[in-house]
Amino acid sequence: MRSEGVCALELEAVGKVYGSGGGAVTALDGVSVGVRKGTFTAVMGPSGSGKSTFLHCAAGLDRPSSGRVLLGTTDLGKLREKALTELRRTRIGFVFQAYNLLPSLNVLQNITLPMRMADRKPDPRWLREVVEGVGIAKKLEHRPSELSGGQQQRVAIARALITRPEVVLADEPTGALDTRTARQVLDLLRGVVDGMGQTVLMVTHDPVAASAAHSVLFLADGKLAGHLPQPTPDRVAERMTHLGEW
Ligand SMILES: Nc1ncnc2c1ncn2[C@@H]1O[C@H](COP(=O)(O)OP(=O)(O)OP(=O)(O)O)[C@@H](O)[C@H]1O
Repeated sequence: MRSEGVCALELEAVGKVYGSGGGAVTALDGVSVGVRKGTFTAVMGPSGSGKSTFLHCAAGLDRPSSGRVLLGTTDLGKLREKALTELRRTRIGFVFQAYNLLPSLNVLQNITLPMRMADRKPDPRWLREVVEGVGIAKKLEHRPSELSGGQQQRVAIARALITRPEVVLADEPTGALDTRTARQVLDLLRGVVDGMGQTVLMVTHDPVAASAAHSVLFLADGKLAGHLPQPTPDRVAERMTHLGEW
């Protein structure tokens, strides 16, 4: 799928083959996707359909075997490891299922860590907007262990936003949360897009989570198998049923 408007991220005919010879596995097979700026996109598909590989290629964590990944106008395939690491640190935000906060740092230190690693100082106004936007302003001195799962994920989202990344990549961000807390985190991610103008790409197994996005991309056997705008949980679940086991 190619979208109109300016893309934050583009995958052009991306293929990924793991291994070689008889044991080779084609994880992605010619996937082309344009993620427009200011949109919230969910990626779904049966187990083994290539979702993680898709996210890893989009993030520059894995190099495609064929095709190109563009962040803005930067072709990730042209970058050496060091430049790719720098790009991930400064131009992409990451949110994981397991939060991945550093237990010895307080909330404020965790949020600002990507800036310190890039040897940059956070803009105080953006920092305030981010901590207030995710609703964690009163917890800045706390350690992650003193927070609930939902609060820890809010901190992780703030950390992902602090560098004003061009895209936030989220891998099952609500996978470890109860239904109600998951809803709040999804509403927050949607707000980050609709209210703050950020771009979010989220891999999920959950039709309810996917329905928080503006649109859903479906993968099956490493190929793009559909696109659903204005998703509802029922319509997402129905599409998934047609894609087989999940
Ligand atoms: N490092 C690797 N080496 C070999 N094969 C791999 C590797 N990573 C993934 N694969 C294979 O590539 C295919 C796609 O895997 P991927 O993890 O991207 O799927 P997924 O949709 O994220 O699955 P799940 O929902 O179960 O996490 C699978 O067949 C998997 O076994």
